[in-house]
Amino acid sequence: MQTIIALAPLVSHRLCLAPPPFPRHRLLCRRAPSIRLPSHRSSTTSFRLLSSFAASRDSEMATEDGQDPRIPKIASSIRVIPDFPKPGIMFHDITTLLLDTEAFKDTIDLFVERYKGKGISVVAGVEARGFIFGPPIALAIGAKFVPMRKPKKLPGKVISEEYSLEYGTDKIEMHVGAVEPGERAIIIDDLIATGGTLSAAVRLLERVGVKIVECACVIELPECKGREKLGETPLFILISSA
Ligand SMILES: O=P(O)(O)OC[C@H]1O[C@H](OP(=O)(O)OP(=O)(O)O)[C@H](O)[C@@H]1O
Ligand SMILES: Nc1ncnc2[nH]cnc12
Repeated sequence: MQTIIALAPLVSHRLCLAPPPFPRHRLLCRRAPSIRLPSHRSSTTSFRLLSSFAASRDSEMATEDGQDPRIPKIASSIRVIPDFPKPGIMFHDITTLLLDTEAFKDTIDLFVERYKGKGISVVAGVEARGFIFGPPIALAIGAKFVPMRKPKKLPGKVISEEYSLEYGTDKIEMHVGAVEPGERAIIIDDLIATGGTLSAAVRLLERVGVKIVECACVIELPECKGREKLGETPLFILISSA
């Protein structure tokens, strides 16, 4: 069961978005996230963010009250930009987290603490933002990093997996031989929305006999119901943005 711990909102107002005036090519979750942004980071408005730790199915908590003190700081370092890349989309921008050395380190540490010593030999990162969080986690837990790329980027022989977008399809690819059957993997990305990307990554690795221990993201947009698309594969997130 997912555990969500609401932080005291700094502001109460929420944005209500009108339905999109045009079809979307890519389902980016349209919602009113709520995080109050430090004024130097926000060009627009205030939001509220719900934070949770260990929102995986086993609801493991970092501290007795379930709230790791690092989480609120990480949450407040993430910027939410309305209407990017299209009107109505609340874009969760992790580049501001990367500028905050403490928040970035804490983010990596939280994942490392969870996965170190768990017999994981593969950290698979999904292009592009999984390439930011995956490698430092892989190095710290002594696993290899396997990039899961957008089509036609990898030079060697690839195995690919297609996934549906609201309109059309997309694909991710991995080099043949990057992993061996029987290896244990985690899959890292910055954010899960509809779950299309992560579920394709799961299928790709499972096709070559890899055991997916868990998918891990910094942010979940629960209203997009990506968790449902992952089925039985566990999902661990640091922040649930609602
Ligand atoms: O759960 P989903 O609905 O599949 O959405 C989540 C994916 O969307 C974003 O990447 P995007 O596809 O925008 O690519 P980018 O990181 O290359 O910009 C994000 O980094 C995830 O990979
Ligand atoms: N709202 C969002 N913000 C950032 N990345 C996304 N990927 C899908 N939806 C997203």
